[in-house]
Amino acid sequence: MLQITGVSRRFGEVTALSEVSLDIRQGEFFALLGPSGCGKTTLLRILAGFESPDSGAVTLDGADLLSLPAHRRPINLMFQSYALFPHMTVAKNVAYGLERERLPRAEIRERVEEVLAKVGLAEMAGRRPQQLSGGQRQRVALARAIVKRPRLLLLDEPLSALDKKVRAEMQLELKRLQHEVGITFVVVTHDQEEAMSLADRIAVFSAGRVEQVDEPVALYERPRTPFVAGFVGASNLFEGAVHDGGLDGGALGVLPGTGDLPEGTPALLSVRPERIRLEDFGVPDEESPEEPAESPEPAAESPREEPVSEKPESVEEPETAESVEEAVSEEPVSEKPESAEEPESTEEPETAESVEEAVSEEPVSEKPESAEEPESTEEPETAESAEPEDAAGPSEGSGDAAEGSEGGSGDDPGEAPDRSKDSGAPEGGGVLRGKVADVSFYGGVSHISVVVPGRPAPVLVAAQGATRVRTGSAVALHWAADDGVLVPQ
Ligand SMILES: Nc1ncnc2c1ncn2[C@@H]1O[C@H](COP(=O)(O)OP(=O)(O)OP(=O)(O)O)[C@@H](O)[C@H]1O
Repeated sequence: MLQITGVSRRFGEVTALSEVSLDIRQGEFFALLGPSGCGKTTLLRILAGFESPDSGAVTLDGADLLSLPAHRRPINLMFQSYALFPHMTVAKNVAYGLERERLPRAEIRERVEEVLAKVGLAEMAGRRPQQLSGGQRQRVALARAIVKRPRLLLLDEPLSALDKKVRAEMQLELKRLQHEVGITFVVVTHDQEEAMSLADRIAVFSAGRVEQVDEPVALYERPRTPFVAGFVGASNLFEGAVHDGGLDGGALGVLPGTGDLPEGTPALLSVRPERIRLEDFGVPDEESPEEPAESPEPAAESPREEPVSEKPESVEEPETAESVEEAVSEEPVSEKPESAEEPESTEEPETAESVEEAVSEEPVSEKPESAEEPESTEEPETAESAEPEDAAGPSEGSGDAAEGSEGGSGDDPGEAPDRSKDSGAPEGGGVLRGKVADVSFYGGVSHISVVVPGRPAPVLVAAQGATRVRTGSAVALHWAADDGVLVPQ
């Protein structure tokens, strides 16, 4: 549907885009994901017609797009700042684009009603933006973007102004709406969780280049470049060379992994934290003479961390229904206009009742209002150290996936292993052994950092639920060959 072929763009010395080629399908929710400065906004601006590439081609439904001026492209762009007109009602904000096209009044009313119902704002038609929550304003912006029925909707960091709970709710909403209206969405984001939860496919950008295009799960489970392995989701990356189907990690020995790479190829081994099972040998020198090794429990193998199970806040407030017709009669307010949606009309806002008259309202954009709360930064809690040692038995029924060792690992769960006082590491099985440096618990997941001799960065282990592993514990780390992905360097 949208074909981008060999698009490049330089700004002086900076290469914003380098030979970018993408094929975006009809009805797809497609994400451009990458760190700040990797070129994703430049590509969006090229698609919207605000920027031209130095070279390359873009076609939409087979027709050249680059030769069309921005306003003639069947494309709409939704910014994160919403750019709503504060003195206009919700209905008028949504109607604005249609009024500029001078569509018949009845059709405008019908389409505005229809789209407000779709985004769940029928009851809010008569409100002004400042009387809405951040999530509701976001929906108005979305309604305004889709009411013109574009072939393609471009969304630039659409949810970044929302607080965490509303964002989670809006992610679902955006997905539902995209499915319902059937418009192809291209979203730009630097937030990999957002891209993973929204998109059908994701193009990961780095320094102006496309590193990999894939579905979220494939991107996560089979990264094809070191950048993708490091950028998408948390990962433990080990350097070395392919050996015997795994990775020769030098001092760390041969680490299990899979990949279709020839023996000796320089490679990274990527092992996701939740793929590692942790066998706990307890804190050495502790006053608990009889502390057996944790009995094995199969690790809960979830390819991704569970989302925080907080209930989305309800942002709706009950109010008396107002019709779209009523809603367009508005008192002007004397807010200072700002730039946003290229206002053409400079007439004074009026108090007219009709939709036609609403066209002459002076559009005033607003800064994103600060009703949204800043994103809450969750403090990781220290999960287990405060828990009494004897609170639960170490084995069955604990639900602690991290502490289970795989049945096939060869460790005898009933046998307390020796403890090395020097390293704190147990003897015996495990791919690697080390000592727990930190345990934190957030998002329903225990995050455990393990210092492994011979490796500068700690190995990260994630386990569903609260763990009983404590800082200072000697542990063995287990993973199977299928849990490690070899990535060529
Ligand atoms: N008009 C411009 N003039 C000069 N340099 C520019 C211009 N626009 C973009 N750049 C540079 O091009 C590179 C890519 O910018 P772009 O805005 O596309 O990145 P991005 O991935 O969208 O980043 P962000 O997430 O921070 O918006 C950056 O190094 C940026 O500084």
